[in-house]
Amino acid sequence: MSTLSIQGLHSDYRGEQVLRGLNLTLTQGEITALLGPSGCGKTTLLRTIAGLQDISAGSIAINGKTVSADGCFVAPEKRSIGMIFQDYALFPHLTVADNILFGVRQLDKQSRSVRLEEMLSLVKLEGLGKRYPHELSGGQQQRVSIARALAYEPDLLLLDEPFSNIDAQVRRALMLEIRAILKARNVSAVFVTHSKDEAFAFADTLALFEAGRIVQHGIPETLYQSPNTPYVADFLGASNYLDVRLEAGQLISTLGAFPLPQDFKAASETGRWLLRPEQLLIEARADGAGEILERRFLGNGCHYLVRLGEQVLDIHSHLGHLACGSRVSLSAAADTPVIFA
Ligand SMILES: Nc1ncnc2c1ncn2[C@@H]1O[C@H](COP(=O)(O)OP(=O)(O)OP(=O)(O)O)[C@@H](O)[C@H]1O
Repeated sequence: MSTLSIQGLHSDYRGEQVLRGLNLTLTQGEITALLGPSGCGKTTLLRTIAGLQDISAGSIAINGKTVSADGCFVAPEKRSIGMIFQDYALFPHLTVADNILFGVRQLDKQSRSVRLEEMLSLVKLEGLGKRYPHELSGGQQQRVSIARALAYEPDLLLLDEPFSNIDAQVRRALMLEIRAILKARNVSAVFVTHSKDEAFAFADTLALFEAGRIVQHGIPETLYQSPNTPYVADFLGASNYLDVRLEAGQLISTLGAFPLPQDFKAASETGRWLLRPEQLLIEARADGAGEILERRFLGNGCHYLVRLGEQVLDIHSHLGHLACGSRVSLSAAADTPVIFA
């Protein structure tokens, strides 16, 4: 059974449509990252899942139980959802222990004490239960908010840019630590972020927003290597597009002619071939058709801007010695080409 199933979801602010027929399904234990430009509706989607924002059409089900639909609305506190926000949203006047136990006040004293120790140990804050939020670092405060959300044993966790206020130096380690906690407990999560690097590090799958809908949802490799549209391709990284002709089972481009895979289905006779910077291979050659315009050292290789005919291509290469102005030849593999009409 899926943990979260959203069908044809519409939501608006006073008639202004934000979500327009959105579909999204999460399997048990899946962590998905919602990605999309600012203002596209990521937070609005989290709020509709949590029951904090009305929907105008469609449905939301959590663990097979409909929580929002025409004529059906389950209150936020009955949805078995935990939420973690960018600003931690801890109660400043409560200790760490009281913050963590806030959602489980109905448990008896003994069970609460066991739950508290379990949560403090899970987020590595043993011995800090008596402190107040202002006596903790940002990373520690975010751990408390994770512990508070998990203490309640939710079926689904919603995280709204939880790492954006954390110092860059500890962000990655905290992110991996929290991911490990969610994985160990097999909690499903929807994670909003602006950063595709955070999404790659934290999530199992990515869900990319465009105009109030999810246009592609899948593992990061699929979205990066086989995007459905140039919009998805460009959102996930630098893209080069070469004009190509598709004729008699061949892909014909400025890089040469390549046999198309047997099962390749061409939508038209011409198209634009997507090539990521690392898919283009360069080689120093005095008679090469390309010219190096710019070189930037990246540590694990170099980034080059290369002029090829009328185009300027982004290329990532392990070759570090190619100087500006030198001639290069270019090649690429065309085993599974992505070609847009
Ligand atoms: N309370 C509100 N009243 C009216 N419009 C709103 C309200 N909250 C958000 N909006 C609008 O709804 C749209 C979606 O906002 P939302 O916060 O969901 O986007 P987002 O993708 O999370 O953005 P960001 O990445 O900048 O956080 C935006 O155009 C925003 O201006």
